[in-house]
Amino acid sequence: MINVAPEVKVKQDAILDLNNLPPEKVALQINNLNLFYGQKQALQDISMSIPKGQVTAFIGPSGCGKSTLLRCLNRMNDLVDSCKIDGEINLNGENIYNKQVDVAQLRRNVGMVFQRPNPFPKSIYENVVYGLRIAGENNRRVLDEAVERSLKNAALWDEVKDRLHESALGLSGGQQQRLVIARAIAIQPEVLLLDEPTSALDPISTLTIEELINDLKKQFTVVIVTHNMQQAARVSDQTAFMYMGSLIEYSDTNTLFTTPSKKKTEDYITGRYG
Ligand SMILES: Nc1ncnc2c1ncn2[C@@H]1O[C@H](COP(=O)(O)OP(=O)(O)OP(=O)(O)O)[C@@H](O)[C@H]1O
Repeated sequence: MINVAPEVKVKQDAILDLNNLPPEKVALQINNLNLFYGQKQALQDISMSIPKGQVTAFIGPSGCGKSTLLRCLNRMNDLVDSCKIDGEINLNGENIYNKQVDVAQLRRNVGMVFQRPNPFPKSIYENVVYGLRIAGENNRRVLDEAVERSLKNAALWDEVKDRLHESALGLSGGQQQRLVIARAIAIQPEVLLLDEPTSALDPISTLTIEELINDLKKQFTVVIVTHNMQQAARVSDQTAFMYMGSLIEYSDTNTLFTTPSKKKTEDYITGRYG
């Protein structure tokens, strides 16, 4: 057994065979994905299945391609001019890179939360219903229900229920990040992408978000990028270790942190580099 940092508390959930997931258990299937920024190749032939209703973490040293891979999952890299992609990512049996895919609809279905909380300068209520209003929903009762449900799911309701019409900018950083999560889940996505969601937060807010992630997987598939190995070990069911644009090892979190099969993974999790 590898001697990982003592505070790493690995999870013991049921282990999936990630190489042979039945199609109904796959949320996203990545096949032979290569990505270039100009001449520079940032992702090299990545293939992996991301299971439904679970938390999958991407870890690895700075610059290894974690955020790039995450952003491929809802085509955020389309916004980068120099970016070229080949390979495929299937969601519900359709390659999200097909020409006919409606990218706005894809991003509603595969929501994203960034490192720094980014609430809009609007009320708490209007932040949560933002996506619903864009989709044309204006029925007060429907919106009220969505606000309560989403804020409860984001573990924020009790703290804000008496100030829903006050500015979201008056919330603390940790509350703002939970509000942004509520905004993302209000439109009922299938997948939630979290790009270092706690790196700008204090330890207590971080813990609250980690507990929330554990609840969110009951309703959504969650994919998280984190710099923090302890966090990956605490929140994820499976972990992908990346190095210089390649997927080195991908397995259930317990195995990856206790008996990794690759030397590079072992070196990383024991702190020899990164
Ligand atoms: N918009 C961009 N244009 C050009 N190169 C980019 C762009 N975004 C990322 N890169 C490069 O692609 C590589 C992977 O970057 P990425 O941000 O995905 O890594 P990361 O593992 O998430 O790193 P970190 O942990 O530091 O956030 C890096 O070499 C980075 O410099």
